[in-house]
Amino acid sequence: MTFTTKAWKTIAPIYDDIINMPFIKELRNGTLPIEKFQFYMLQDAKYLEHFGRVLAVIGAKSEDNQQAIDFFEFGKNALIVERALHESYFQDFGLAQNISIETQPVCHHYSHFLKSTVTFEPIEVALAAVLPCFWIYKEVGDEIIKNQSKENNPYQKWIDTYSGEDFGEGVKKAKQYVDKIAEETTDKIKTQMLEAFVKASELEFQFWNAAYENITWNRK
Ligand SMILES: Cc1ncc(CN)c(N)n1
Repeated sequence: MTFTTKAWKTIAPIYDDIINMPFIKELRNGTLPIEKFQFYMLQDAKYLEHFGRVLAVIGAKSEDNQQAIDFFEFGKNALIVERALHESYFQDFGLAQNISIETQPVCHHYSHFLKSTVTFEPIEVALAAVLPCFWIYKEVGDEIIKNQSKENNPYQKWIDTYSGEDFGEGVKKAKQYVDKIAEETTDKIKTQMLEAFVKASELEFQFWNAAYENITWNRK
């Protein structure tokens, strides 16, 4: 069994919770309250600044030149393509582009989990840690497109981005790199890869949940 097949089976309960969580259901129906989507978009803008850099570091640490080029490109896309999506929503919501955003707990944890993994763990583990950021978004985008009930969904641009072919091509490549590197590594590192994949998947759930439940540093 390939690493990615095993990894997806392992996170099946988490993915199921993602698909059934209120944030995703309401995003699909177009009924998600705008302030919850704004919370998500603002935190995600912060997240992508870190994520883009994590991908670039994976590129820099890649022995294979093609893998390096692809990860530089993924990093660039996180900062350019996904940021453009955010900017268009900022415009739609009348938010200033340059407002200062405080990074809230889950975004803080997820960003720093990825940054510490890419810095202190073997590259195989870093590759596994970033894969849910690609793969879960693609699956969620596809699932929404298949089961969409509402025309004129205000979140259609988001849905189209992540169910789109361009994003899908990147996901396919990232999965191939992870499987190849897993085949060439030790059992010990494969176990660490799986742990990182599961943790990042859990954090994808928590990221949307934080937006829905308004989880902030506020102690009240
Ligand atoms: C938290 C998160 N995870 C993944 C993605 C998709 N790159 C994203 N935009 N935000």
